[in-house]
Amino acid sequence: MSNPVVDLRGLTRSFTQGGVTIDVLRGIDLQIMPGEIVALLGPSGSGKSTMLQAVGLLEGGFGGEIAICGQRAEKSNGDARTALRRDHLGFVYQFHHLLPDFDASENVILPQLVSGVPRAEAEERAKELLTALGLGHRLTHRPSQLSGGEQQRVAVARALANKPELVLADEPTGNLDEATSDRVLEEFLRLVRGQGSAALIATHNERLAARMDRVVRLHEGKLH
Ligand SMILES: Nc1ncnc2c1ncn2[C@@H]1O[C@H](COP(=O)(O)OP(=O)(O)OP(=O)(O)O)[C@@H](O)[C@H]1O
Repeated sequence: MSNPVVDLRGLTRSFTQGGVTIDVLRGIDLQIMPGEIVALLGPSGSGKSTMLQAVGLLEGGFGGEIAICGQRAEKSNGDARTALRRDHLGFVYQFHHLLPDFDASENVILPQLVSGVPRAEAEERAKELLTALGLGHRLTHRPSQLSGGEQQRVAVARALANKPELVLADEPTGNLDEATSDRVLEEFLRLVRGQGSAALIATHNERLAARMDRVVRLHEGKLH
């Protein structure tokens, strides 16, 4: 049987601010299998972003164990974490974080070049993804020349460009109006499923969460 793409055991995280310590994550266990799409629900401030930062190996300070595709990450050094991120993970944030000086296509090509994909292949993949997301006519537009929904579609294409085993998304459509949000999320889920990636998607939206394979809820530092 294959390894889970994410295996969290007893994950904890506390923050101390002005002498007061809050235990945001109090022992999280979660396994996500290849191809599984999991919604992470929880009220504002419950720790969804904190948990995604742990899984995304973006920050330290966590207790417990984090394994990504069978490799223990919490004790590895910065280079090993960077390699794990590059080889296995894709990210979509609430705000797109696209590179402003590069056009849509280049924003999707660059992470592939970093991963060693030949340029011609990377260009082809960028065009294919952006076209699938309805942006075939916006390939050479820069982020500032795109609407919010279009920018977020480029961010989706960028996250999927390297066909990561796991896509992490923090309120991926949180800053879009409802109709656009639904449409972008639907396209996102279709592409994730189509390429067989697993995903962990933080959202407030119960209706959208219901369309994923499994829903987990974060409440008072524990998953339910
Ligand atoms: N760097 C930090 N220093 C101190 N406290 C922090 C830090 N990061 C997060 N917190 C606290 O941890 C708690 C969880 O924050 P987090 O952003 O993970 O919640 P969330 O569930 O993603 O919320 P939202 O849905 O509003 O984005 C909050 O109470 C927040 O104030």
